[in-house]
Amino acid sequence: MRNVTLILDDGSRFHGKSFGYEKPVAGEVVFNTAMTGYPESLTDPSYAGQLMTLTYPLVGNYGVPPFTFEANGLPTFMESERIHAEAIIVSDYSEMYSHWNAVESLAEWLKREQIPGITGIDTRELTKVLREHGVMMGKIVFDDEPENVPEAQYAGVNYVDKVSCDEIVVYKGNECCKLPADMPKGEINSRLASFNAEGSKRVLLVDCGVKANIIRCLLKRGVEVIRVPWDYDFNGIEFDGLFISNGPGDPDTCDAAVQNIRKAMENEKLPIFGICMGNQLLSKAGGAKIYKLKYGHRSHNQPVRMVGTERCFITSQNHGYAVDNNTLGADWEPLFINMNDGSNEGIRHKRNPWFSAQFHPEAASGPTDTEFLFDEFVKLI
Ligand SMILES: NC(=O)CC[C@H](N)C(=O)O
Repeated sequence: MRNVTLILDDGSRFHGKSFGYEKPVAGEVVFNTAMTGYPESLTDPSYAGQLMTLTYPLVGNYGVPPFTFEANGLPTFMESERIHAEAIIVSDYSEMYSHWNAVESLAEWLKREQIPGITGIDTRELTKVLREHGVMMGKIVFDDEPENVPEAQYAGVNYVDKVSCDEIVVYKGNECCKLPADMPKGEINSRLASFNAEGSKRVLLVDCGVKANIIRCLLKRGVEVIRVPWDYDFNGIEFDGLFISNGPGDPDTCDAAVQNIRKAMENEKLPIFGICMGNQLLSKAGGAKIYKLKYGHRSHNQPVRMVGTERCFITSQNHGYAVDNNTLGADWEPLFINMNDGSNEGIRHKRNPWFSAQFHPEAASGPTDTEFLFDEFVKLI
């Protein structure tokens, strides 16, 4: 195992060993305090551009599930087709693994996908540094190649554009069909009508880097899902509900999506639901502002209170930006508030069927306590 050093932007250094693909890498260093879920987190497109630190010390001991796909093209166990995090940083990589569904080790998977993994890092100390200083950029450098220092930028980069789909994908149960994004809208509507002869309700999903379990959660509720690229102008396509997905990076780089959402809002009866980046883009479409948290929420145990009630839900989260509650327009109100730091965890419109969550009701991984939000959305359609 080659020696590596993680160098943070404030000069802090952490020494460890490489267990994944051997390549120096740079990115935003974030921490996740969940105890499980590395296959789902690594394949969550929202981690693009980030070096993922896990505070739970033992990682790798349940191996990696197979990369199989369902007939509709969705991965069976993963959240997308590949790893999106730039690297994984752990305290104690477990070379032995055991799980009924494991087919390879984490090290084998990382090497196959050319993603660095480093172990022997005091990830709790690293997390304390990030919490004191705030989130930082960092580099993983191989000690025997000190001149080979990677560069990267996170702020202002449109990561959504790198991970969104580039054609239209229509899912219905276990079937799927693909249409080119430049097909005339009239032709798309007639193709959609023949694909959906029984007339199930249709959700148009703006793909900012959608996690597969969001699509599974919608399909499980009997709706058809029309997945379109993040900046696709979907106005003119026939659908019954609008969904805005999670996604990586800075929401302020996604103005094309905000414009399209605003146009869709001209129909006050159209149900709209957003998750994570979707909460941020819906808020922006409603006129609110976004800011960057000192350090993000990434774990399985983020407590959120539903505004107007004493109900608290334990949620799965992965975000670094947040909606500024003070900038919500008069027609909007916070729907959930984070019990740890008081930040916004969702919004709703006071009259129209428009709402969103900053956390992940689809979990994958994490608690499923808030999956009912999908039921609420489908009921509105
Ligand atoms: N998971 C997400 O959709 C994250 C949204 C956004 N990229 C953030 O970090 O806040």
